[in-house]
Order: sequence, then C-alpha cells, then structure tokens
Amino acid sequence: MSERLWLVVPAAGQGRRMGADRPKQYLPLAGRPVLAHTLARLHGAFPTARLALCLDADDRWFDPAWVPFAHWQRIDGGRERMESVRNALAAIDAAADDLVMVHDVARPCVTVADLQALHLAAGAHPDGALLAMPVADTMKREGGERQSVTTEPRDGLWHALTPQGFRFALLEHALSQAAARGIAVTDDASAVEALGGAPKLVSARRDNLKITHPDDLALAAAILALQAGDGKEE
Ligand SMILES: Nc1ccn([C@@H]2O[C@H](COP(=O)(O)OP(=O)(O)OP(=O)(O)O)[C@@H](O)[C@H]2O)c(=O)n1
Ligand SMILES: C[C@](O)(CO)[C@H](O)COP(=O)(O)O
Repeated sequence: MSERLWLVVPAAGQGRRMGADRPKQYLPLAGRPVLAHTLARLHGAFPTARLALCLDADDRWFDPAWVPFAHWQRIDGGRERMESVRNALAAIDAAADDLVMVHDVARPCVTVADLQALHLAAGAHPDGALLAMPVADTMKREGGERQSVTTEPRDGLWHALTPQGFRFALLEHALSQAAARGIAVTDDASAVEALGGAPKLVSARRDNLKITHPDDLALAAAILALQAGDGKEE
C-alpha cells in the first residue's frame, strides 16, 4: 500500500489569551469560524488525506458541517497541545512510514503552496520538517523588573510555525519519549530534536499567523482578504 497522509489538527484549546466568549477556533472570521477556514485550506491542499481533529471532550461549538474531508475522525484533546497530538496518534490506524502533518487550527491563513512545500520536505527528510520564518526583529528576554535583556544574536533564529511533518513512527516515539522524560514541548519538532533529530526548517510565508491575542483576528481577516486578491485563497 502506498504511504498515506494523515493531518492532525490540534483544536482542543480554550483560547485563554484571546479572552473571548468561546474558544478562538469558533470565532467568526470573514463570515465563517476560524476552524472552517483552516480545514478548508488543508482540504484544498490534500483532499484525499485522513483528518484527525482534536477537540475538547466538552466542546459544544463544533459543527461537523465544517469538515470537508471524506475520511476524518474526532479525537478527544488533552490538557496540553502535546497530549492532544499524542491522543490523535494513539487513535489513528497509521503505518510506521505514513506521513503525519500537525497543523494548529489557529493558523487559518496557511496557503496551499506552503502546505504542499512542507509535505514534500517532510517526506524527503528522515527527521521531518516544519514551516518556519526567520526572525526579523531583535529578540529580548524579560529581566527581573521587565528589563530588556538581549540573550543572543538574531542571526539563525526562526519562528517555528505549523504544519510540522514527520513519519508516524518517529513522531509517535518522539512525543512518547518527551512525555516519559517530563519534557513539555510546545511544538512537535522539539520532541524530535530532543531525540537528537534535526527536522528541516522550510522558509514559509510570513502571513501564516497563529490567532492568539484579540488583535490577531482583524489581522487574519486582512490577510485572508489580501490572499484572496492574490488568488491564494483556499
Ligand atoms: N490542550 C490543547 C491546547 C491547545 N491545543 C491547540 O493547539 C494549538 C496551539 O495552541 P494555542 O494557540 O496556545 O491555543 P490555545 O491553547 O487555545 O490558546 P491559549 O494558550 O491562549 O489558551 C491551537 O490550535 C489549540 O487549539 C490543543 O489542541 N489542545
Ligand atoms: C506549535 C506552535 O504553533 C509553533 O509555533 C506553537 O508552539 C504553539 O504554541 P501555543 O502556546 O500552543 O500556541
């Protein structure tokens, strides 16, 4: 059987930093919930992929009508993003060499071209790959009284984005080892790196915004409008 592509979408977060009346993945964005846009982008790139959608077990906002995939399953999310992804890996019937791409539901602006570029890179590199963008600002770490401390030169620093893609066996093992060693990773590549792996950074569009804070929603709407004008929409 030729390798299959699995899309794991962590969508079980509460959106605390957004401070809205519902989880941010259900906030309206250009007439549809954020979640619907993200799934449409993924489907536009990989219409025959299998979707594992991680939702809070008590999610009362979700509507299956927003899922365009023929093959999909709902997964109960965990307390942290890492646990949600692990729950998905435990539930899917994937072969060791199947490719798994993990993409935050909170990133609806990812383009089909970037998704396909990541798919190619993740399949070509044994340690997988992740969309990323080089840091363009001088980075600071907060000191005691919110003093500015510049910890390291920005050359070589990248923002990790999603999707991040890996062979199923590698990702499953990496996250299991991270959990066993009490390493709380905030992205999936960190778990592979913790094993000594070297996922490839794939330079991506800078508009792959993760909707996190209140002003991100208007920004995302503007990005979608610009992408539609450039013919980059789903
Ligand atoms: N237990 C969790 C926590 C987060 N996520 C998902 O992981 C992605 C990135 O997380 P983040 O942007 O932090 O979302 P939230 O956890 O919802 O935001 P906050 O930290 O502000 O509560 C999101 O798509 C979120 O839905 C998840 O599936 N399960
Ligand atoms: C996975 C991620 O989007 C890569 O930048 C990020 O780590 C998610 O962090 P969050 O705190 O769960 O939003």
